[in-house]
Amino acid sequence: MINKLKIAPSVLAADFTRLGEEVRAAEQAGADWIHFDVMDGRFVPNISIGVPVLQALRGATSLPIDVHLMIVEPDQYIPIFAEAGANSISVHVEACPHLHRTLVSIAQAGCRVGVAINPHTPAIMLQEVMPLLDIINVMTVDPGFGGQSFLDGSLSKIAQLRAMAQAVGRDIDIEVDGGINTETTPRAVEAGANVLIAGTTIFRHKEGIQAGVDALRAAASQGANSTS
Ligand SMILES: O=C(CO)[C@@H](O)[C@H](O)COP(=O)(O)O
Ligand SMILES: [Fe+2]
Repeated sequence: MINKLKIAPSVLAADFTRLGEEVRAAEQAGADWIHFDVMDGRFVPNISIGVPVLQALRGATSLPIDVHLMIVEPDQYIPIFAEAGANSISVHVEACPHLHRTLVSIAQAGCRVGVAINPHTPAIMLQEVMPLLDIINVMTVDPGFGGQSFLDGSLSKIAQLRAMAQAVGRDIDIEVDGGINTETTPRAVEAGANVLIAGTTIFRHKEGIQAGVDALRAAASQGANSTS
């Protein structure tokens, strides 16, 4: 694997009454990024957290914060999330009629450029923007909720996207998002993913956050061994 394996706990599953503590515990446990899910009740049938929470979190961690915008018409909010402390921003290909323009504006706002792709959307939809991308978020559940089951059909798409990235000579971080646990991780890594986004498996692990991060890292090395 060219890209370093990264673990990105999704704060959607954290205890919001103790968000700062939870994120600091994830950082101490060796997490690489913090994943921040923004839902608008329109693109997805749920409403989550937004700019003021991101600003608060920015003060609680020095880890990169990876913002996943599950919102319609994201363009107007890109500079606002960048200013609030996002290090990377992913918009949904399904929400962006002018995807190229939107991705350029993420780079202009000083963030790493990401695009998220729903389970039903084919990989080919990203072909023309591949040279602009730093991150692809492959949704491995239908977006909108934590705690769902991994969709196995995503595995072939991860492999396709890894091959498309290599074909344009880019070391794109390929994230998997939804239903990531010790059983799905080796298969996702084997298919070509290198960023494991996990909410439930980390923040709701019965032995605590450290145990959740350790379990995912151990599971990832099984997938990495089978690719080498
Ligand atoms: O974007 C999303 C859901 O739409 C994710 O980032 C979830 O937060 C992942 O949660 P788990 O499936 O790991 O509980
Ligand atoms: Fe997400």
